[in-house]
Amino acid sequence: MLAIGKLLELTLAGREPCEKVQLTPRGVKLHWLAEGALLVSPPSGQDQGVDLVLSAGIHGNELIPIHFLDRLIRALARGDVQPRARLLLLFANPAAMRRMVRYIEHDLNRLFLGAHADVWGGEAIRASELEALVGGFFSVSGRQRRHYDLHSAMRPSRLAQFAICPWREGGGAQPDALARLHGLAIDGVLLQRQTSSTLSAMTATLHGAEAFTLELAEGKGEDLPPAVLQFEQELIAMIEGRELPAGAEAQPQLLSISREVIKRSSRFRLCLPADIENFAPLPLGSLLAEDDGMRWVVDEPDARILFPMADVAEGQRAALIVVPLEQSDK
Ligand SMILES: O=C(O)CCC(=O)N[C@@H](CCC(=O)O)C(=O)O
Ligand SMILES: [Zn+2]
Repeated sequence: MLAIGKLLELTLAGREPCEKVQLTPRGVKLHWLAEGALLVSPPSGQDQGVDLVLSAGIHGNELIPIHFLDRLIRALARGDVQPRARLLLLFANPAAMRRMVRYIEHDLNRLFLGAHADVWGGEAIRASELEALVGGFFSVSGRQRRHYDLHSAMRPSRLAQFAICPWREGGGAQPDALARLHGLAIDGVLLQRQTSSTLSAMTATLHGAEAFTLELAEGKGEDLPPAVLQFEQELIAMIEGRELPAGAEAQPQLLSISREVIKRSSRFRLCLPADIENFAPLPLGSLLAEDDGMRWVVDEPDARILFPMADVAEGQRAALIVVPLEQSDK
């Protein structure tokens, strides 16, 4: 295997490869661009016109996506995967990955679209570096731009794998993008209703990419869970240009965010069982959270909980209340 194929090892060790550009025996070019950043180019004549960014490790404690991207990079370097798309592969937050923590100073996935200018530290610098890497990659016109930012949720989920579609001016997810997600074994898509400063919001907004945050199924240890293995198989088919054209009728379940619960003080408390699953139903009229005299009571019929996390910084999201969407509400 080519040395660049060990990108995860190099990144965790803070090392550069001896040769920054390497070619596989079948002519695929692997180009190390910066810490944790690899550009993969198919041989001329085999490129089908798709530019795909895959990022993992923006949260250093989400190990499934990091392991997933490592497997893909090794397979590309061995020549087991023969791409027909250009790829930008990113281990997004090496410092947090080394310590296996969500972030060091600031949640990197809140620092894009200019937000990094308001804070100091390693993650602010990395956000600006990632913006530049992605900007360079997506600078070629006339190509299809896609981005999947890979995460794994901190708790079990009633929808094994789901996507978050960032809000952007002029419309949400297109039917063919949703059908593609369905083909990738994604069970549900949460449509954002307002702007955010995540990595996928940045690639969607600045570069018009078909961009989603993907929450892969959680698992234990090194073994990838079956749903992630299915995602891997389908994603490799996309990378190799073997993807089946998906019918627009094949769509994941759509949901939308009804309310964001923002932690305001150290007295914030979530009134939920610690082991509650993502998308578990919230009884109408029940108390969801309280904080310094403020109370969040569930008043949405058919509400579900997503990403409950009391241990976040003040001012940050501590939970989402989401509701299923009728296809006609899109
Ligand atoms: O499991 C959790 O509580 C957090 C999972 C996670 O990191 N989710 C992403 C979602 C990003 C988005 O809204 O597109 C995040 O919080 O950054
Ligand atoms: Zn995450």
